Amino acid sequence: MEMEAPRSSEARWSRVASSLPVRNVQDLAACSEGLTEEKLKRYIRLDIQDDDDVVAEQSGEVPMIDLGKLFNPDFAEYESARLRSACEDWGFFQLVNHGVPDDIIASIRGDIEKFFQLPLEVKSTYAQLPGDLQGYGQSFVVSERQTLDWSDMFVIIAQPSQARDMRYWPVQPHTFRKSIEDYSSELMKTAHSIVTAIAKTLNIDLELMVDKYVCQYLRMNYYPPCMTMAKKVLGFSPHSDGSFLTFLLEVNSVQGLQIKRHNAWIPVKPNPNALLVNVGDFLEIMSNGKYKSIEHRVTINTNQERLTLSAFHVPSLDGVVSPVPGIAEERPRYKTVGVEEYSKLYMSNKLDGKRALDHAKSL
Ligand SMILES: O=C(O)CCC(=O)C(=O)O
Ligand SMILES: [Fe+2]
Repeated sequence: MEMEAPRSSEARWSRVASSLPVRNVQDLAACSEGLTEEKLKRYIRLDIQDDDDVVAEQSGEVPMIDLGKLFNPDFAEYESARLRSACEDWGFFQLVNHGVPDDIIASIRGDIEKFFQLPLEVKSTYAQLPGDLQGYGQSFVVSERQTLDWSDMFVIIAQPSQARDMRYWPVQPHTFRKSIEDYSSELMKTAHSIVTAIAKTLNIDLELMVDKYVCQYLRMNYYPPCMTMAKKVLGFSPHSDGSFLTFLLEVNSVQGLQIKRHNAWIPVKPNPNALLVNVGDFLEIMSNGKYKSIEHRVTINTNQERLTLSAFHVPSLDGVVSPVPGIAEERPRYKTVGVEEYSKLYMSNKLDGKRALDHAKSL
């Protein structure tokens, strides 16, 4: 059998998603002549003129799950019940005791901060994903609405290791490739543990899930402050993730993420010791709607930049995802979806909010 060419993954992704050219927002925000209304115009959201629908009181209430306890016979039953309720009721949880060593987290944090401080010309040289996929300062996953987002992103295909091409990884700062590689492979282990625990909470065979999180895309996100109109722009439009599971590292612990709950937005308080994990669309489909892929968005501060690293764990593009019989209801609420087809839909310019998931609903 022929071996897959190392770059096939990138090549294939460029068929799934093409990027729209966008202005680098960090550069725009740093503009020495100041931010005129004219320059900000395309980012201003008329739909968020007030924050009546934000419920700050609940910001500390996102469930916290201890990975160690899930595998400790003395606590496993209790902690599993909490995990199940977090996935059903919140779709998000703060994972502590997650096993990624502190020094590896510290290195990747430091390197991401240094990377975004590089001059634009230098960062642009790393915008080299093949085909239409561009990295830094060009949106990678671009629906039309994302071109309005007050943020920049840089994407790296990190796993599986045969699919990645490190030539596309930044080498500045010089420790960056190693930090990415270390973080990525440690996170695979964490993902494996949490998926094992999730399979148990759903009472399904782990085998059904082993191929659902094998690919990992890392996306560094940079949200510049916006002194004049922080409340009228969004760093990331409302969306649910087209992943199986997402792990978010809040690189500098500056608040910004809000999650939708009971029709209100709840700001999430960063926990420097945790990884924020959320259920993605594929896990919602697989669990037949029992576990929820929740909408979220990112708001902007007046004087602090926010840096994050999202790790999307997804099945390989040639796979399919189906609801597992017996979960939640007898009747399947979702159809079987092809991963490539779903990803194309998710990244198409016509989507808004959760509609990709709506397309997977059965009649
Ligand atoms: O940067 C954040 O806080 C969230 C990013 C996010 O939602 C995503 O990358 O899908
Ligand atoms: Fe997201």
